Amino acid sequence: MGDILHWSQTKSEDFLGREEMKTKNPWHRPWIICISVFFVAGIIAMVVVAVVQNKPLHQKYKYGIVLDAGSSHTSLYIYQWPAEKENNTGMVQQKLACNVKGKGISSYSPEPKKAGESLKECMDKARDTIPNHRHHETPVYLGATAGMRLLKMENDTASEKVLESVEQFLQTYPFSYQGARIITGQEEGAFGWITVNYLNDYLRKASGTLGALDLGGASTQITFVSGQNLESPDNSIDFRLYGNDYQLYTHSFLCYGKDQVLKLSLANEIQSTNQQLTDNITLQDPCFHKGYKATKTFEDVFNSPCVRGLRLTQNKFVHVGLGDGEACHAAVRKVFNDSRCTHSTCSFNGVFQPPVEGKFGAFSAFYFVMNFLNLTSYPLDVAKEQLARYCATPWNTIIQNHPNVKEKYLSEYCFSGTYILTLLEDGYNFTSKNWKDIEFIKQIGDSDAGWTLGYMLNLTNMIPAEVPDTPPLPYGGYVTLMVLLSLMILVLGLLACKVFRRPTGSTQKEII
Ligand SMILES: Nc1nc2c(ncn2[C@@H]2O[C@H](COP(=O)(O)OP(=O)(O)OP(=O)(O)O)[C@@H](O)[C@H]2O)c(=O)[nH]1
Ligand SMILES: [Ca+2]
Repeated sequence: MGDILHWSQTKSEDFLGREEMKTKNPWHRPWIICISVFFVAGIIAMVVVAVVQNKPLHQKYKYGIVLDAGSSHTSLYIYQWPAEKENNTGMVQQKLACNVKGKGISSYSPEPKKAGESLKECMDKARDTIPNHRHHETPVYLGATAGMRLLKMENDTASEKVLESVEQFLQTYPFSYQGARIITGQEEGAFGWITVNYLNDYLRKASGTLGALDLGGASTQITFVSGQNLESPDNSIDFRLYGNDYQLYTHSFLCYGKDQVLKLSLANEIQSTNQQLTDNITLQDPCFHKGYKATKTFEDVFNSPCVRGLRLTQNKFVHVGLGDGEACHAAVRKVFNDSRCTHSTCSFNGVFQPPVEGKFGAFSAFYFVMNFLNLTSYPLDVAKEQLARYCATPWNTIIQNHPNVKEKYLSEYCFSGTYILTLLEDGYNFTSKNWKDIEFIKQIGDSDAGWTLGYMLNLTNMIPAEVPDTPPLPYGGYVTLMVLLSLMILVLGLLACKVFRRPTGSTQKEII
């Protein structure tokens, strides 16, 4: 037994001796080399993964152009989105907004050729903004709204000529022209709703949506998801977006944009005056400031299919302001007809409308006017008091306080503010309780609230009915997994080296 112990002891001493000798120079130990190789390989693998994944991609964008040919003016919008993420929600953003100088295209009906030419400056800007190699694939859409609806009502041929002029002009550009048409009020309401919910990413989250309130110069739209039975098919639109079904209530009131309602209101006052409607009658208007005085023609008021009755032409009248908020509200109230409602509930003029539900985004002139009057954050009753005070301010004080505001807009804010409060409360039946659910918005992120984005998303099929397939792992998860895998391989490699390492020279002979 002594010999065996002695032998193994000698061997082990011998082994240890050599082993100790080796520790002085580790590179003689294969298992350390093995570990080092794995360690370096693991680090390189992780660095390569990190670099490859994080290498700044030269983002490739696609573009779309939509022209909003409104009654008062035309705006051009350029939208952009990452080329490889067309179907992801929330990826399309506004890159440029260009307000076309001059009035809306319907105002060119006497000289239709000028309608197309009026778009030149903004279209040139679009051509300079979008990279040349993208021009051929960039769709261009023009949608005309209430101003052209009214022109078509009055003179179909004239409206066709204006659209032809616009169409010919737009086709002189290197983009992918997709058409110019008059969109319906329903479309205008529904696409405005899509825009505000897309930009807020509510369509994908399906966690409740935002109603849309749009006030233009010639029409106004209300659109929201209603849980009620929608009694009139004309006011109901069904959408399936990102795997969710929406039943929308929508209505567009033609002639209830703020410019046309002003004509309606003035026509009512002119027709109710007991003065002979000859030249230079004086019209006392509570919706205009005390001290305001302007000579206008009846043509300015009666040159619209929205205004029935008198079709007086060049006769003049003197428009004088009284600055009386209460009387202004009473005057504006007259443009709403509450007499007949054949449905369970109506807004006004016999139009079906379920009770408003949820939160709303109010944009376009709702925003322009309420923001100017600084009424966007007050409860309803305080807003009314503030507005009455503003209307009672003398005209020369108003001008002194706002030297840089266009006089056309400045003179009408008392009327427009009164119309907005009356439309929302008496028309749509908002109350002081749910007033806080209305948010007056111009943009969401960097994109304007309005129908144009929703219109383009719909026509380019960028809002799929079903949720698009997404990679099994979000980007962060992917990188984490790669790092963990690399670490695991590293650890396994280290263990492998340790476990299978073979000591040199010291072959343990079988001890017999
Ligand atoms: N105060 C103010 N008013 C504006 C501004 N831009 C437009 N408006 C006025 O607000 C009203 C509505 O403007 P828009 O929403 O562009 O109306 P529109 O699209 O021309 O009209 P619709 O065809 O009925 O939609 C019009 O009376 C415009 O004159 C602005 O920047 N400030
Ligand atoms: Ca508009």
